[in-house]
Order: sequence, then structure tokens, then C-alpha cells
Amino acid sequence: MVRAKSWTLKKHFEGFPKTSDFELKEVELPKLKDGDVLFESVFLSVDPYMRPYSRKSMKEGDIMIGSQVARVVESKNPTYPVGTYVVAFSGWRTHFISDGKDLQLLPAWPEKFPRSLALGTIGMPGLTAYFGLFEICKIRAGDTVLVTAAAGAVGSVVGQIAKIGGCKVVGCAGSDKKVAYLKQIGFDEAFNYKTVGSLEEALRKASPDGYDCYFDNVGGEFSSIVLNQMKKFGRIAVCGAISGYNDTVPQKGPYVQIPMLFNQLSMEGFIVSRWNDRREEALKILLRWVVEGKIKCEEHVTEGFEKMPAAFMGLLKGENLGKAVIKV
Ligand SMILES: NC(=O)C1=CN([C@@H]2O[C@H](COP(=O)(O)OP(=O)(O)OC[C@H]3O[C@@H](n4cnc5c(N)ncnc54)[C@H](OP(=O)(O)O)[C@@H]3O)[C@@H](O)[C@H]2O)C=CC1
Ligand SMILES: O=C(O)CCC[C@H](O)\C=C/C=C/C=C/C(=O)C/C=C\CCCCCO
Repeated sequence: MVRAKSWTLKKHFEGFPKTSDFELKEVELPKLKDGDVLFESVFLSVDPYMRPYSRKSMKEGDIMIGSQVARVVESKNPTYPVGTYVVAFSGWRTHFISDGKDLQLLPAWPEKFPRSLALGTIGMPGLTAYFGLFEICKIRAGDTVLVTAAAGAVGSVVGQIAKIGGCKVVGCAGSDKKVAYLKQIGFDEAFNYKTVGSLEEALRKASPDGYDCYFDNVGGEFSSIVLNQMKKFGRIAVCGAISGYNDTVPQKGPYVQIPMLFNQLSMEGFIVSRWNDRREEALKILLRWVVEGKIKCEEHVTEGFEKMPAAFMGLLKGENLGKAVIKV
């Protein structure tokens, strides 16, 4: 018999999540029926979307939503022999039983790369960067691309893909260590948005002519400032708004119409699942770029399933450099 641990949402988050909002539970899993597969989670993901989605799609007592790289430990399903690795969306759990539906098999995986990358650069965040840049920003060689939360899972891939596409890349991040990392992976300009005296001036200095594309991961006041530095016909990909996820009262900002009108800007929100039908094709390209060394991957690994709430809260505070993952 296998005992499975899970983290549940004990209490809906009010403002910034607290340790007491989570509860660790343990259950004994039943025997497998024909067609069933028993998985153990090897790496779990913490992602910003868990904060807004918890309110939208969970009730108190539910297992926290999320994805993992999991390995088959027992199988009554010939499609998933013991030892097979998948990406599953089974929540914050150490073990789970699946009927084999809604699982993504990992592609042939090069030995030298950790399989946790299937939760990051070669997974949902990498796909977000890829489709956001090509389908929403519609990048062209010579464009100047600005990205926020640039040293994170999505942002670090955005910058590197934009470089592959022949763009000039400017990144903003919340610590000097992150800024140094951005320069190391090829960003042309990077600054610490928490310590610059004036965001307007820092943005102007990084690109005096303005920005063709803005890959917006944070929203809020920062994005209102960027709006006034977009070039004519600039494109804004609204990917995330993490600066507001913990707000109890929605932020009010300067309104977007005047700068959008004067500069004839396009602004479009998107969710990566819009391109689920092109997932495999894009993952192959991301994997190839990683293997060729064109995209470097950084991970912020927390060891121990017990530390998942701390890892999640750390992500929302900006403690991570690269993709935040948990090694069970
Ligand atoms: N639309 C879609 O389909 C998807 C959207 N997203 C969104 O993309 C964004 C980045 O996600 P992801 O790469 O996974 O996460 P990251 O790895 O970038 O981690 C989150 C980062 O956000 C930054 N941050 C936290 N609070 C603030 C704040 N108040 N203002 C500015 N920055 C802040 C921190 O970096 P720093 O130290 O630099 O402040 C932190 O490290 C999120 O908004 C997320 O919701 C992600 C996946 C899919
Ligand atoms: O790893 C996988 O493949 C599973 C990922 C599942 C996930 O649901 C897929 C997409 C994630 C999208 C993330 C979106 C964001 O981060 C944007 C945040 C919030 C959107 C608004 C929520 C509405 C709240 O009312």
C-alpha cells in the first residue's frame, strides 16, 4: 500500500498567502484497477497562476492545483510501463493514480538535462514565452523587446528567444543578482526596477528610441509607465499581472486609451493553452534550442515536498532565479 501526501488549500488566500492557509494531508491509495497507473511525483511546479486560479477554480479543502513530472511505479496500463516519465496536472501530491488520460509523455530526454525542465523552459513557461513572442508580439529582427520578471521562468526564455529572433532585448528584474544573470544570458540591457531612482529614466536609458514589443509579466504601475515609451504600432503581450495577484483591492491606474491611441498600439492578453494544438511542435523547437546551447536554463530548486508552500510564497516574493521547482 502506498501512502500519498498532498497539500490542500485550507483557507482561501486573503492578500499574500500564509503558511496557515495550507494543510498537509496523507491518505492510503487503493489497489490499481485494470487500466490504472500509479505515479510518484519527481519534480513539482509552483507557478504564479496558482494564486489567482485558487480563487477562481478551487474551494477550501481541495488539493492545490499544479503540475509535476512523475514516474510510473506500478502499472496496469500497457501505454505506461514502469519507469515512464510524464507531465501530469495532478496537483500538489507525492503519489497519484491515473487512468492514463490527460498525461503528456516526455519526449526522448537527453541524459545531461534534468527532467524538471519539462516544467520550465521545455514546458508550459517556455511555451508561454514562445507563443507570446511569435503570435502576440509578432517579433521581427531589429525590434526592441522589453520583458518584465525577466529572470523568471517565462521572462528568461522570452529574452533568449527574442535574441535568437534578432531583437534587442531589455529586461527588468528585482535584484542585482538577477540583473547580472540577465546580462550573462545575453540580454542587451537590464536593470533592477526596485533600486533605480526613476523607472521612466531607466527605461529611456535602456532604449532611447522606445520599445516595439512589451512582454508584460507584471502589470500595474510599471506597465502604465512602459505604455508611454512604446514606439508607433508597438505590440504589447499581456502575459501576467503578478504585481496585482495578492491585492485585496484592485489597483487603479492611469488609463490606457490615450497612449494606445496616439501610438496606435496593440495590446492582447493570452493564455498559453490557446496553442495546445501546436504544443508538441513548439516543445521540439525549445528542446533543440536548449540542446544547441542557444537557450540557457536556470532553476531554483527547493528540496522536499514539505516545503511546497514556502516555495510558492517565495516565488510570489521574487526569491527565485529561473524556474521554481520542488524536488520531492
Ligand atoms: N498567460 C499565460 O498563459 C501565462 C502567464 N504567466 C505569467 O507570467 C508571469 C511570470 O510567470 P513565471 O515566469 O512562471 O514566474 P517567475 O519565475 O517570473 O516568478 C515570478 C516573479 O515575479 C516577480 N514579481 C513578484 N512580485 C512582483 C511585483 N509586485 N512586481 C513585479 N514583479 C514581481 C518576481 O521577480 P522579481 O524579483 O524580478 O520581482 C518573481 O520572481 C506571471 O505573471 C504569470 O502569471 C505564466 C505562465 C503562463
Ligand atoms: O504544465 C502544464 O502543462 C500544466 C499547466 C496548466 C495551466 O493551467 C496552464 C496554463 C497556465 C496559465 C497561466 C496563466 C497565468 O499565469 C495568468 C494568470 C492568471 C490569469 C487570470 C485568472 C483569472 C482569475 O480570476
